[in-house]
Amino acid sequence: MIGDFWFGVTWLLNQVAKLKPIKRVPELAVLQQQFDLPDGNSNLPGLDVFINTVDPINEPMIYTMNSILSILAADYPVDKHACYLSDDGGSLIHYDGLLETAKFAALWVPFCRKHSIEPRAPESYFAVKTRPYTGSAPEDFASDHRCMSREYDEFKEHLDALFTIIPKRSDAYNDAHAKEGVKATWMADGTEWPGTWIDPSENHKKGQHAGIVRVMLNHPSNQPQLGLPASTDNPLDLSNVDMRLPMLVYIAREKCPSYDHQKKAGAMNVQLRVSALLTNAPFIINFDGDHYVNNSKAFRAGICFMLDRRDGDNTAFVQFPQRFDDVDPTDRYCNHNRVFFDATLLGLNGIQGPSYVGTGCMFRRVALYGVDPPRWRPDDGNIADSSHKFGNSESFVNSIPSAANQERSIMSPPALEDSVMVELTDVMASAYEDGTNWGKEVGWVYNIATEDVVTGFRLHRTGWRSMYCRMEPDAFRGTAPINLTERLYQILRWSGGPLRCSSHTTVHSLLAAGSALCNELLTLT
Ligand SMILES: O=c1ccn([C@@H]2O[C@H](COP(=O)(O)OP(=O)(O)O[C@H]3O[C@H](CO)[C@@H](O)[C@H](O)[C@H]3O)[C@@H](O)[C@H]2O)c(=O)[nH]1
Ligand SMILES: [Mn+2]
Repeated sequence: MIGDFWFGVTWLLNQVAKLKPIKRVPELAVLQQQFDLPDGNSNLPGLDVFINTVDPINEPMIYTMNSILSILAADYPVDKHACYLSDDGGSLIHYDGLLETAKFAALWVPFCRKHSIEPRAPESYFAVKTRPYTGSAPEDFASDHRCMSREYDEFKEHLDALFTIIPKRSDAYNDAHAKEGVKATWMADGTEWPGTWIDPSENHKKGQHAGIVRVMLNHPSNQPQLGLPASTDNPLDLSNVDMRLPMLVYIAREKCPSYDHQKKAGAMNVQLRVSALLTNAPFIINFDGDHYVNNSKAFRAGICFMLDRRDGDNTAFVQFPQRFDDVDPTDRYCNHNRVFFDATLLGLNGIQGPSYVGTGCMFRRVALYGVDPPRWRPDDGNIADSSHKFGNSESFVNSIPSAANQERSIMSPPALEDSVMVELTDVMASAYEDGTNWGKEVGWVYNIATEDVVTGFRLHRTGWRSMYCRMEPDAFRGTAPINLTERLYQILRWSGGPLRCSSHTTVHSLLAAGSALCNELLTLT
């Protein structure tokens, strides 16, 4: 009885939410006209891209690295966007994998630019055999394509090889530096890896290791750097192509057994602080490790809504629909969630905006800091006494006013001197959030299975709105659970969350919670 009644109520709420669907289309041509300069530079605001992973086997590393390649190759000013990989496993495989990816990106990204490649995740690009050519050098395309396909195969082999190279390398170093009973994992430069070791030992195991931050690709200069003509060493003619790559950073936050690390929400809050000290872009977009950029213009689309003169200033986040590859044609387990993404979220777009659903969502940085809408003024006095709120990093607190100023171009990151490294380590520490508002009023919300939805509700409750951005071709794509057990477990987790978040809700949010649950139930029936 109670179940039927609740089902009825949520069904009703779900219908109400759909009464006023509003479709918004990003005006990419207008954005380009207003922000891109004739000399090739651009006035677009900075964008920090966060991507998360935990385990290179459960979440195959090749997906994560494809995603990173698609982010590095996105059509956004290269000195205005930076990519932060959070590796919650703290494993050397991911670190070395990222080094390989940075190397491969030096060829892949210029190739994408030269031939206007779509999508810019190589695995998905090479999976499609034929498509119309839209680049500007058709005469070179066939040979460049062949060459990149070979290079990509080699890159994949290099990634696979890491699973054997790292243990072998470590054995060799361990034999040379025998320490009683301890088998360390060694980096290529002959130093011990500070993260987790293959043979777990004190301070080097899952849930207990130091914080690591490494800049893999430095922030590029603001002047284009053209490549070289083809030669024996350079198989591709890149003499008319800008070779610069965006900044790329590896992060493994500190782990201590006495702390609850709050999974993805905790990882993203660390990314939020580390990026504040490095690039401090006013906008942020986040991805799960298995989601990639499918449309290279997607970042511009999100920014277009954020800068919109009518409602942009009040917009805390722009949510893109989740789309999936590899789902069987009949979509047996309802992985596409069509009703939710193409009806409910579109409907909410006509009220206060869609819910935040965890990945493929662009945020205004200051909204995550708990600042109220509409536009917050940098001279606001309440930042002064904020160590209880934001923690005791002075550099972090000082970064807040400039993050509010979206017109400011991205700052050049500080030179990575020892003092900066100390501060970065400090904001990655498990103890940093003790007694602060992180996970409550600041950053992504903690202590709930569906941290994403609740974080969105918290922003809505304080008056911010959100926007829904659907575009063709799909902005982002990911992988979906393809067996029933995994899918049912995911549904259980997702529908449990909305029931437990009443303290974060407004009427609108209740509608969203109800409709989310109802949608999950409808999925099952
Ligand atoms: O300790 C952790 C655990 C997870 N993750 C990352 O979080 C993401 C999502 O986790 P996953 O287990 O793949 O959950 P899914 O059910 O696939 O994800 C959906 O549901 C989650 C909420 O339940 C949201 O957070 C996700 O964004 C949404 O895509 C992945 O990138 C993980 O690498 C971490 O960074 N640290
Ligand atoms: Mn996932």
